[in-house]
Amino acid sequence: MRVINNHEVLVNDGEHLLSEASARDYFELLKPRVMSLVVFTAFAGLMLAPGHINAVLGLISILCIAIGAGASGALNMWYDADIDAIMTRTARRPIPAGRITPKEALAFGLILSCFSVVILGLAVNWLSASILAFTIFFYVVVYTMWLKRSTPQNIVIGGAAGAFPPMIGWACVTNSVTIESTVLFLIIFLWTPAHFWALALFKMRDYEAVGVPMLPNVSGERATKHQIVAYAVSTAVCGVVPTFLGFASAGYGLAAASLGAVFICCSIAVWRMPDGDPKMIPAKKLFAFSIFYLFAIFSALMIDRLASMLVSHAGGVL
Ligand code: HEM
Ligand SMILES: CC(C)=CCC/C(C)=C/CC/C(C)=C/COP(=O)(O)OP(=O)(O)O
Repeated sequence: MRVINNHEVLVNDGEHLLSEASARDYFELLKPRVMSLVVFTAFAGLMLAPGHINAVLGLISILCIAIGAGASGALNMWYDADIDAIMTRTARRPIPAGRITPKEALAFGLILSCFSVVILGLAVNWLSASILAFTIFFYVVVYTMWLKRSTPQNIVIGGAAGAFPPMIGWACVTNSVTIESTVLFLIIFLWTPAHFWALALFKMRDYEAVGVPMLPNVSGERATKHQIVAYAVSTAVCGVVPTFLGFASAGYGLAAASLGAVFICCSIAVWRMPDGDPKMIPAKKLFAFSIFYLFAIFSALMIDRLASMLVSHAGGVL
């Protein structure tokens, strides 16, 4: 037996490695920080859906979506282990750092994927389970294994994977896909390019090193900045649509318009940033604000729904 990297033990035949990864290492495979906001949007979809879901089933729904999201993250890290080892931002992840073997990550991701889809289907409904399965497939196969390494529009198309969670949450309650849950999908779908391309601008050297065709690397900073502004404007417009469709109040519309205005201002600051700027502060600010924006929009939708329920309840009592 040999111990290498203080984590892996070569069994006597030397054929395969048994890593001694910790629970924390496996938890890190699930991309918990990213997926926390993903799951939050799924929770919002579940809360905003008309109708009622048993609290226990609601909890099971969110747990299954969280497990499915984490599983997709583990499978993404399994496939991207080669480029993650080279990019400074990802080199310390469990697989490139040698704490978990690729095979273990693959098995972990597949088992959790199957578990989350089957339990959601048995406990809640097969429509939401099917959308969950499709989302995992879309992120892992369509985005990670195909688009990410082949086209600068990778994250625009791949962004659909990140936009499905609120639609899954909505389907858990209503067993349907509606115009309203599609609007929630569209808000995230349109939001993704500004969110990621802000990061891609200041991580260009990383993506250059691994040959991943992100838009800044393929079409340059100026073209990317144009598209960031365009998608930020689209997101801001889409953010107020719930008010016009009648499933959010004018108060929400005002909040969404204000958030959208800041989002657009942040994107214009990136557009005004000189190409080749060494620090790229506006891009880092846009990336950070993009996360706050999405959290704030879905929080405002839930607060608005709660307020309208309280008002109608109070009206009923008086
Ligand atoms: C294809 C779509 C997306 C791409 C390409 C993308 C890309 C990224 C990347 C590269 C990071 C940095 C992660 C790290 O360094 O570990 C990141 C961070 C983050 N993303 Fe996205 N993202 C996408 C969609 C989403 C979605 C849909 C959400 C939530 C609904 C989201 C929420 C976050 C959050 C919260 C962080 C910060 C994580 C941290 O602080 O470490 N992303 N994103
Ligand atoms: C329910 C369910 C399955 C949800 C999935 C939601 C989803 C697809 C979120 C996208 C998360 C993300 C950071 C993508 C970037 O991958 P990347 O490979 O470009 O990022 P990396 O370089 O940091 O690994």
